[in-house]
Amino acid sequence: METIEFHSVLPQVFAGRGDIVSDVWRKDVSFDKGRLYLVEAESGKGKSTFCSYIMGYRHDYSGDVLMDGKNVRDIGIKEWTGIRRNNISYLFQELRLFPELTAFENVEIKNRLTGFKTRSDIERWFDMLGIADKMNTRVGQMSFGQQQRVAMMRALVQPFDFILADEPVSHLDEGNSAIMGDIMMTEARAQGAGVIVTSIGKHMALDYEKVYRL
Ligand SMILES: Nc1ncnc2c1ncn2[C@@H]1O[C@H](COP(=O)(O)OP(=O)(O)OP(=O)(O)O)[C@@H](O)[C@H]1O
Repeated sequence: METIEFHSVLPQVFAGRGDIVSDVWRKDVSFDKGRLYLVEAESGKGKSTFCSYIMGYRHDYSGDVLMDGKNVRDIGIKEWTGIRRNNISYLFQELRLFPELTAFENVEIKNRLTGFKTRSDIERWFDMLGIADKMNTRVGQMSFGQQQRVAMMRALVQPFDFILADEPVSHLDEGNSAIMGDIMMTEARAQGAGVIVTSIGKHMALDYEKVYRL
């Protein structure tokens, strides 16, 4: 997948509101593979809504979202499964980890779908992210910031043309945020992927090529 385009998209919840000032809503915006984007938004401006439109979870909008020119409304469930497995990786704001599984199991359960990474690749990430001692700890017993690091690893154990990270470092200190950014960018560059990071304020200090305000 090379491009994701938004054409005059407006969430139904914002319809009829004349006061929307946004770089994305009601505009024509294109996200290209290989490039790095930041989408900034105050709370309630539709950051999670924007992500769910890209991932095909919601279609409650006017206008069009296109993937390589194809309207996402015409993409069927089976095709979406393939897209989410091979083309777009999504790091959920609320993480969606399995609390009863260990940190390693949470990563490995997804890695097993594609066998994308080796055990030692994953162990190296745990080490770099400073949570090697938590590999065998149940995620339900980890802090939210520690869980964010696990969720990032889980987002990286698949092939992708784009990675969409919804507020990935909201609970991380600068040091860990920088390490997470490095790991994400290394993986994205290796795959030639596009990166879309959303933020409510605090964000990874990366060389964003384009910053949009929702
Ligand atoms: N599933 C949904 N269906 C319809 N409208 C929704 C849905 N989820 C959120 N909304 C509405 O869309 C608007 C934007 O919400 P959204 O969750 O996308 O904002 P956000 O920018 O991600 O906020 P936050 O940073 O506080 O999580 C809100 O008015 C909200 O009520």
